[in-house]
Amino acid sequence: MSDIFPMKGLIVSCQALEHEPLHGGDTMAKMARAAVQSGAIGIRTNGVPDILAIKEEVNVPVIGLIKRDIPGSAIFITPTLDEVKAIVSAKADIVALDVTNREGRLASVKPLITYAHQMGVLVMADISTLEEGLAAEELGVDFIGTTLSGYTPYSTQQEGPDLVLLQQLCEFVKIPVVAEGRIWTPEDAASAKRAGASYVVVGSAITRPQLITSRYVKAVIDC
Ligand SMILES: CC(=O)N[C@H](C=O)[C@@H](O)[C@H](O)[C@H](O)COP(=O)(O)O
Repeated sequence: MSDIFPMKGLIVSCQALEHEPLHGGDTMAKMARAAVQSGAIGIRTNGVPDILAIKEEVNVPVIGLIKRDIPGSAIFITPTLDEVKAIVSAKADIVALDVTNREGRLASVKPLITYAHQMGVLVMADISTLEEGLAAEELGVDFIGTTLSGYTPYSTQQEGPDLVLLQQLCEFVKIPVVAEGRIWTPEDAASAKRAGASYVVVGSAITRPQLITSRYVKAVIDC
């Protein structure tokens, strides 16, 4: 089922939360158009308005997620069935959700995966360790992404992409592995591909100008 992408390649994450300068309007749709114009084979995006706008704007598969803060919980990427239903209704092609080992999630997330599949929508598991990746495959997801490595307290904390986790996943799971998280340069992206990733997701380095600018500002100040 996961041959939804005609080839391996780059997926651009187009996300701007409410507190970010590019939030709202058709900005993320335009970002998506620019990405696809330059060869991106897919788009990852947050929230129903941006999923709808991007589906309208481009003709590549869209990975949809909904970030929601639930008081007392650390799980924020598509935490409940309500978000899965909203993403499916917005006609995303793939639902991305947290499949980490926090708060009993590995034991409770199966109905979210089953619902998406019953609706004909694929599932990408955002994980942070090899164990979570193996558990996600057992749970029947279609893609595994290294998205949350560095964002759970027990996973590897580092500035760059987690290529070690990526390599391990590529060795031990049979479904496509997505490299995601802190891929800042074309060289990072190439390393991720060489490590075995089927798809490479780049977000902030392409679509968060405030973070890109601060890297340049720091470079100029530090030199
Ligand atoms: C941890 C988390 O919340 N990650 C989110 C997941 O969708 C996004 O904020 C990231 O931008 C995305 O994963 C792409 O990663 P990067 O922006 O590092 O290329």
